[in-house]
Amino acid sequence: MTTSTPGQSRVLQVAELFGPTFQGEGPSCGQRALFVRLSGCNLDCGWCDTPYTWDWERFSRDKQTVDMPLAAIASWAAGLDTDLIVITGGEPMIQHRRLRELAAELVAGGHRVELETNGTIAPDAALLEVISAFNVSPKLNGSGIPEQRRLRRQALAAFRDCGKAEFKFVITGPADIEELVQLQTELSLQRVWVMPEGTTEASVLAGLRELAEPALTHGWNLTSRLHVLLWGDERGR
Ligand SMILES: Nc1nc2[nH]cc(C(=O)O)c2c(=O)[nH]1
Ligand code: SF4
Ligand SMILES: [Mg+2]
Repeated sequence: MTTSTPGQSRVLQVAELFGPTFQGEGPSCGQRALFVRLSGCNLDCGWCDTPYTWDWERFSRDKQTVDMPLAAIASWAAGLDTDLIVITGGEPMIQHRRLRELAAELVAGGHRVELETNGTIAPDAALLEVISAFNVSPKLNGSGIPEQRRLRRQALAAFRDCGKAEFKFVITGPADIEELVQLQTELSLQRVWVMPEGTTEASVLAGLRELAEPALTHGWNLTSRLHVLLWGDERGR
């Protein structure tokens, strides 16, 4: 039993809703999708391309964040005739309980839900049940974050063992590649994707060309950033 009023207190902090567009990254790259971008993050990566979801020194929290009832998100999605919904951020897992309620409501509406996460917070059983795929993107040293904040071994192991996760690493240079080789061995990670950092067509293409051979050598998949190739740094794409 819950004492909360359905539809009133079930509110998420949302940065933006957008789509239809294409999932631009990872295993579902190219699939038509809607995006729910939640606000707030527990990290502060140097190359973050969505600082307006968490950096309240550079952006106004009041202007960038809306408290949105999950019923309103679900009815927005229901009107758009798109199978796949991607929940991203920021870090969506910091709103874990409401996130699970939102995902359940979207699934009840006939959608498939993918979650983009930095892998620092482990999913509970109810979330594992309802999410169809986790795109887990642990941060490497190139993010500028100390290792003890960005790599949570227990959470990463929980994702690894759930059977629904693929791991997507943003690579900024050779040191990130070296770190990933070691991390993959240490944690026995399967289904690894590497992706260039960058918010311009030129930087994404250059990064892809640099990553192609190392990816083939180490047995990794390579993903583009399709939305950046199509639309650059445009927001809501
Ligand atoms: N089209 C598109 N695909 C994406 N895949 C992951 C995204 C993200 O910001 O997490 C993203 C995004 O921002 N846009
Ligand atoms: S974890 Fe993601 S949203 Fe958070 S700071 Fe890093 S890149 Fe940005
Ligand atoms: Mg993005």
